[in-house]
Amino acid sequence: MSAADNPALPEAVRALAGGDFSQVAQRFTEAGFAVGLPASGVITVKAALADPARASVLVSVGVHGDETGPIEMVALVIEALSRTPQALAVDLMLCVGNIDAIAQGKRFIDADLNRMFRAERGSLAGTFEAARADRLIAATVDFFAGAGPQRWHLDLHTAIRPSHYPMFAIVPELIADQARKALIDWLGQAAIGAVIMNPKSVGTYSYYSSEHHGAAGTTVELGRVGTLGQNDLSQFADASEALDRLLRGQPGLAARAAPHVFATARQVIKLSDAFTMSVGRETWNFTPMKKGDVIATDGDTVYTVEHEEELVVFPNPDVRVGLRAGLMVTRVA
Ligand SMILES: O=C(O)CCC(=O)N[C@@H](CCC(=O)O)C(=O)O
Ligand SMILES: [Zn+2]
Repeated sequence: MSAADNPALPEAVRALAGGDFSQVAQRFTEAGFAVGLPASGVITVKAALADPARASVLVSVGVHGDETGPIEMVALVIEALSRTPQALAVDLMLCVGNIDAIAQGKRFIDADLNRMFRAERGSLAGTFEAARADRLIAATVDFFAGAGPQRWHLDLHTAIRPSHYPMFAIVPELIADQARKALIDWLGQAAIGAVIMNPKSVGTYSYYSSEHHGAAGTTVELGRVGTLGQNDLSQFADASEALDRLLRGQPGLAARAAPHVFATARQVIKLSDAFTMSVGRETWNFTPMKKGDVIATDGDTVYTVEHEEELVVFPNPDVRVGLRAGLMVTRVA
């Protein structure tokens, strides 16, 4: 049974998981907003009169179909907000990334959507998800066209494996200082324990928004993959509150702690089918490795730890050739 058909789910969750924004659209339209439905699973809600002082906030969920916690969290935030629609203080684009994969409870149908937000797609061109990426890119271009300088993109995910920091985020380095500070402050309010600064695109949605639309974009990992309707929503209390406040234009609550900051030492790219990793698939994110340790081998290429300590994030030898199979980070603060 697909998520959209599961009667046990709250109606708002069922609707969002299926990319159905009809009720939300109706409420904001009746309240006088300019509402658009530029693609299936995408809604934009803007002030009727364009206002460059208003922040533009893109929130995406379900870019990976089995990462369901943020779908539930966002569905409840938007449901509550749409019942008092005048409280929306930003121009909003809400995007349910891979509706078909959500329906099947899978990360993707054919290939990883979150590697297709770049012109050069290589072997990913022509896959099922490539067409979806094109639609999301077109909707994103339209959303940010003419937007004021305050631009955000929160791409909400969950991690496959356990993590020494259960909530963490990846932040493109190219975001301008002031916007990056505001973003990292917000991540702290959302109880995100660690931030990884990323110098280079691997084709992700949030990097794309940052690079091409000047958004303060981030991929946020909120816990672990799970079944829709079975997530422990209490773990998202701070993230949910921080999102709600952002959308209502309210100042954030003080962060319990600033996120720890990590730099990217290296993206480990799978070069061939000969790729093997020396860390197991169940290795926790942020597991430390020491200088000289072998991370992976790929034919003649040997990836070794070069700093005194590097921590491994997202180790996954099962990705397609050409894609990132892991991220090595070093502790900064
Ligand atoms: O847990 C994993 O191995 C993957 C979780 C996930 O989907 N992470 C994102 C991070 C995107 C980024 O680097 O900004 C991804 O791999 O797409
Ligand atoms: Zn993901």
